[in-house]
Amino acid sequence: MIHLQITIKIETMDEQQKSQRHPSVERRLGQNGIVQPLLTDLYQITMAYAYWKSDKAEDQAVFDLFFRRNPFQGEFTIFAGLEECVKFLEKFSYSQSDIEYLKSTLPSTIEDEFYDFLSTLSAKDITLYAIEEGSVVFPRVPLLRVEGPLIVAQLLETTFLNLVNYASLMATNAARYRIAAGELKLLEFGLRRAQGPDGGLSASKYSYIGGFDGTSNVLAGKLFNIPVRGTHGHAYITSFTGFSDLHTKILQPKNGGEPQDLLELASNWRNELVPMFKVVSSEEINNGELAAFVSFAIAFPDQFTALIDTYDVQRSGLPNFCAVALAMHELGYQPLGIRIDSGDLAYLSIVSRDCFIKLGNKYNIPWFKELTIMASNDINEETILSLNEQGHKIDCFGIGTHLVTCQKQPALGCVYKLVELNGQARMKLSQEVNKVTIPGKKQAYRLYGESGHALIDLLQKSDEDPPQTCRKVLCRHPFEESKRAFVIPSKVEKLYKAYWKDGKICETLPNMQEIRDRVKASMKTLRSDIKRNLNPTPYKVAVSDRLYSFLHELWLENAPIGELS
Ligand SMILES: Nc1ncnc2c1ncn2[C@@H]1O[C@H](COP(=O)(O)OP(=O)(O)OP(=O)(O)O)[C@@H](O)[C@H]1O
Ligand SMILES: O=P(O)(O)OC[C@H]1O[C@H](OP(=O)(O)OP(=O)(O)O)[C@H](O)[C@@H]1O
Ligand SMILES: O=C(O)c1cccnc1
Ligand SMILES: [Mg+2]
Repeated sequence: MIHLQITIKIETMDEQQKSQRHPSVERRLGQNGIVQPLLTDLYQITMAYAYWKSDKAEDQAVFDLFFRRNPFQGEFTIFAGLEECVKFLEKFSYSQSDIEYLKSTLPSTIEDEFYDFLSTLSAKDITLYAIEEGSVVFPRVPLLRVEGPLIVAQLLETTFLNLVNYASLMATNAARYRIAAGELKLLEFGLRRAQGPDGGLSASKYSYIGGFDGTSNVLAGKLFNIPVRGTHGHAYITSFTGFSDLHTKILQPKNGGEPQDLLELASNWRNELVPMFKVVSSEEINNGELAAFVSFAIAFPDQFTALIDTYDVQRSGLPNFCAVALAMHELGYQPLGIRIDSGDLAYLSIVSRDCFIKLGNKYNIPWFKELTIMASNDINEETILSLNEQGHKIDCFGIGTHLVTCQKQPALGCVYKLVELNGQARMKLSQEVNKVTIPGKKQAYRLYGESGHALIDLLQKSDEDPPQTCRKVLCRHPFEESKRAFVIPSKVEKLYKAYWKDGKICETLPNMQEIRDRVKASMKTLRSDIKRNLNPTPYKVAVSDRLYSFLHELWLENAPIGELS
């Protein structure tokens, strides 16, 4: 049922994308159809009623959306999902059928006037401040600050958290794989293992933002304009058992001329190559696999990539691929490379590269030496780091399960807390110091050092003067009195911009490519010890002296004094 709904909504969205008439077409690109006001927890709506009943409809609230700990035992996070939050505000309203559903579901004691109130509700009185999407962010610094009527701001909580948590987790995961892989190509292959259809689409979108180069997910390619890439599966290879399964063997040379029997050419090459491989005779090599390669090469003469691990990489896949690749070369074509999906990926990539170099030299075919070697098979961040340590010749990783399910940490813990109501700061206390919220409306600044690296994020009360370049600023740990430092910033970046105000988007929303570039640029501002995989250095987040005093005074005011007896 849900799947059907998603399909219909996405198609509707696609029609909007194509339309040239609507001025907001560009902004709507990629809008997820299931994001709507009822995509929330019931308690938001019951709270809304209770707020309304107790005359709090006009109260002015400030909520902060933030997380307390970086994911994946890391010390950084990439903020993503903002565009979806802004688009959600743009279309926030309860439809007649939403209201009817709520009437049939909520207790019958709820007054009808509340439903009238809900049906007129919109986000026009909300102001949304946010850090730029794609920025590197840190614990306790709010990613979003939501200001406006308490009821509406409250009703946004679950949806905003849903939109930010997975998007940011996924983008962060992808950025970590990017660090591990350096300049090598990264393809996302996770749709089959993703958390349902919407999880799959989000995974493709945010892994691209985080630094992947492409996806196998065709719908994501269409909706988000992500490059789609792919090879073939083992089923294609095993669907051929021998030469007799091959009905088309003929391929016309690239530059014209008589069509040639590709199977015959490849078989001749295979006979010639046998002494170079770990095989006794060409009879030992799998003929079904050769037939499959020949047929795939005929189907895609300019994009031929072969999956070579179905039977045995060294005794079958590699010799068969080289035979077809050399036959293709004879006809003027240039295959792309191979994919290895099992076994020791470091070793097999080295064996394959050695073989390509040998053949490239022997037959004087320079591109042969640079054929792409793609590796897949349950790869995660640690596998890549380990492969790097061992040495390998892989050019491209195809990564599915571990990437899209964020197996190392399946959720980011963003929370949404009320920090001010009607101009008065609010504070949620906790036994755990780490969970105490920093009260009041705040501004956030990033202070940079001379080298261009980010030094510290500083939270201030919103009415404080901003820190200035080349002026000493006292930065305090929010909870540990003795931890303080003077910082003389070379550059000060104000982190919040207003994205939504007076019922309108008031900041140009960057496209996916721009967000992706932002991730890259933002990651560059982080010192490498903060980004390393093992025991990274924590990045500092501080409060101003005034905010420190304010926070601790309010804490003392609110914390009950216990009595020992
Ligand atoms: N050189 C390597 N260093 C570290 N990890 C590796 C290396 N080569 C492969 N791996 C990883 O080791 C795991 C091997 O998986 P597994 O034990 O299922 O073997 P397999 O090669 O898939 O076997 P099968 O042929 O039965 O499919 C994969 O997660 C893969 O990414
Ligand atoms: O391993 P992942 O990181 O999830 O990457 C994608 C995997 O999906 C495909 O095969 P699938 O796992 O469906 O079958 P196989 O392992 O039996 O080939 C592909 O061959 C990869 O192995
Ligand atoms: O194109 C591929 O090689 C691919 C796509 C999805 C999953 N595994 C592999
Ligand atoms: Mg697999």
